[in-house]
Amino acid sequence: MSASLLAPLRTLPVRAIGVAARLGGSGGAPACTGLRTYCQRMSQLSGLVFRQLFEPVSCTYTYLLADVKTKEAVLIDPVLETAERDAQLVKELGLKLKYAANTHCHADHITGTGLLKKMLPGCKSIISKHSGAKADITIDEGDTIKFGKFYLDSLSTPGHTDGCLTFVLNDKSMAFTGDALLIRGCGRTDFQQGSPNKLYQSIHQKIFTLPGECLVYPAHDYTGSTVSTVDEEKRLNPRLILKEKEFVYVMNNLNLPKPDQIDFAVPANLMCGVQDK
Ligand SMILES: N[C@@H](CCC(=O)N[C@@H](CSS)C(=O)NCC(=O)O)C(=O)O
Ligand SMILES: [Fe+2]
Repeated sequence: MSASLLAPLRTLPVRAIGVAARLGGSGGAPACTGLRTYCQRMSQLSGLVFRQLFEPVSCTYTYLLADVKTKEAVLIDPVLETAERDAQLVKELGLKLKYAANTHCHADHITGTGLLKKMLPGCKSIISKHSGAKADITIDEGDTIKFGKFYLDSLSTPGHTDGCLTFVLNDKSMAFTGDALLIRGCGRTDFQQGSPNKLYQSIHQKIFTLPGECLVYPAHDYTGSTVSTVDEEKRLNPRLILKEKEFVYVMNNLNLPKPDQIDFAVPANLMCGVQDK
């Protein structure tokens, strides 16, 4: 690492590099705050049901989207421990869960897709074909997930893992970025085929070329943020405002402890989670 490359990093706010260490947790309980911020705005698409749900141990966001009229619904990134809550909400709202989709093969928690399929027959699991994981449907860039009059477009955004997908709502008002782009952060790149160069390109070429007002909904947040926008992250994300070389240096020097559940979560997620809790 040359001194000239380090110099600009030293002038960045503490968050630029320090957030990384904080997000990693201590190897014990994740460094997850109970505080959450709100956003006044949401997609203006009429007839769209939208819920952001939270699982506090892995600090995972699960998203429920549905068509009010047809009742067809999709869950993005459900977690095993909260699958019953999600199934109950689907039932309470009178929805039919068509798909349970994962943005990638998660390393920090077991997906809820297996259990949801059992609890809500008819529900099909979805994951990227580049994830190496089993699911009812494996998809790739350009494939769409349809629910009623809406659909999610799949963008391939590798770098955190090879099989990372970002799901973009049909009017481009919302993007579900998984662990590729987090709010003021991004997914780590030190395991599961991680590559900082790939991640940088994925974010700059695929996510940052979406409309500036597009709402960014990540798979995790450890600090209390709930939503951002493409414009906001382009301006304020301390890692993504760096040049690619600086980004690579930061990502290669995060020295994060491995996620507590990685040794059993990854094998389980490669099999679409588990059917029993
Ligand atoms: N301490 C947590 C794991 C935290 C962590 O590693 N998060 C991942 C997303 S889950 S694969 C990540 O990419 N974080 C980005 C960062 O900069 O920290 C646990 O034990 O579960
Ligand atoms: Fe991940």
